[in-house]
Amino acid sequence: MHPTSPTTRQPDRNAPTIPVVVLAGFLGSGKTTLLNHLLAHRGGTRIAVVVNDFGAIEIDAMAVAGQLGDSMVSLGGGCLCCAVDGSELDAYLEKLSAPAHRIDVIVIEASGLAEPQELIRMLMASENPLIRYGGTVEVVDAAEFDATRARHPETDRHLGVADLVVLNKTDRIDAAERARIEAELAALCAPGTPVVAVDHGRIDPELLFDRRPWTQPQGQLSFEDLLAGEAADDGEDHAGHVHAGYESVEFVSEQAMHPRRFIDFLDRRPAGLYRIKGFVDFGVPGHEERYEVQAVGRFLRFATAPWGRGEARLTQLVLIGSDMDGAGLLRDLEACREPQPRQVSPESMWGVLRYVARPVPEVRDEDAVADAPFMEEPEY
Ligand SMILES: Nc1nc2c(ncn2[C@@H]2O[C@H](COP(=O)(O)OP(=O)(O)OP(=O)(O)O)[C@@H](O)[C@H]2O)c(=O)[nH]1
Repeated sequence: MHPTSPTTRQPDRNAPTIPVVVLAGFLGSGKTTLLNHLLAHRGGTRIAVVVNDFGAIEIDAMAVAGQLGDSMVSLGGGCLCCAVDGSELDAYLEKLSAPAHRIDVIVIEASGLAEPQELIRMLMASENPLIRYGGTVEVVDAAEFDATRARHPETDRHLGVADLVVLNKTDRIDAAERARIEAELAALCAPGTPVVAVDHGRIDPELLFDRRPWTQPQGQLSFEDLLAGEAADDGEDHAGHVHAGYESVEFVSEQAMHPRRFIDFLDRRPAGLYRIKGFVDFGVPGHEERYEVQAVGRFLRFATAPWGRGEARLTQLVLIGSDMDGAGLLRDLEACREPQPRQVSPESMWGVLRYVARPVPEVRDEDAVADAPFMEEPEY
């Protein structure tokens, strides 16, 4: 099972793919609350949501219903990962990813009882060329942390596959308890997994996807537009808690980046660096394309595309995090620059190609690429 077997997919290499983010977490941890927060602060981003209702209770569906218009697909009648097989999920994703919907990101809220690994496998096995797996976010109830782990030991395994952990309900614990839980999470999660502590799911949407600016729609406003407008007017987008505590730095270089040094930089990125996005120019013979980089927590993915006509071949990155040494990160990135990329051996690209979402025709040994893992440890 591999998502990018060269024989099964020949997507349009210029078409952007839609990231599919898995939102996991135990029952009542705050997934729906976080989802509603994302929807209310999405700016002009078009989010599709697959809500995975458990049992007969349509609480999640009702909680988000009005905000999604007809782009919501509610998978009633059971656990997504257990009761819905891969082909059924694919059918939903195909519907949501149809270009006519102009969806920017798809979020799947996994049932609190679901195994996120199963869902991740399904997404990575999907042959839909319009989507790509965009990482897994695990929501943790800070107040119920010990009790949940005691009753449901599988929680530890879920933490192990998360790319980003949201420690929610921090309003219900004190600072000492928070420090203790953060230390335990550091031991349970894969090394380098960022933990974002919040209450009521108020994370910065930019941690999960690129937010489009809100633009005034033409003509009659839909219910969805009105809600988005209200969210934009409430001031939270620009001040207050949404961005509080986060900082971002930008890196621009006219010089190409050395692939090995750049991958070393990414491998060593600190846990406080939650999100990296942008374009990279390696300029290595056979690999002159534009490499889009997306990192959400420890999830990392590159996608290649030709440079636009007249587009400057620059490396442009935005790094978002908290408690990070922005100046130090910029210095480290500067050290990745390579003045003579034409002299760099194409083999230096292997570390990058491990994370390329689509087959790269220039690579001679395609099998080696197809067998390479597309996520950092652990593999699924
Ligand atoms: N005090 C407090 N309550 C919260 C917070 N986040 C969510 N809640 C409440 O916790 C309850 C559960 O939140 P949900 O968002 O429905 O949780 P969920 O993970 O979607 O739950 P399931 O769908 O059952 O898996 C709701 O009553 C929320 O209002 C928080 O940060 N602090």
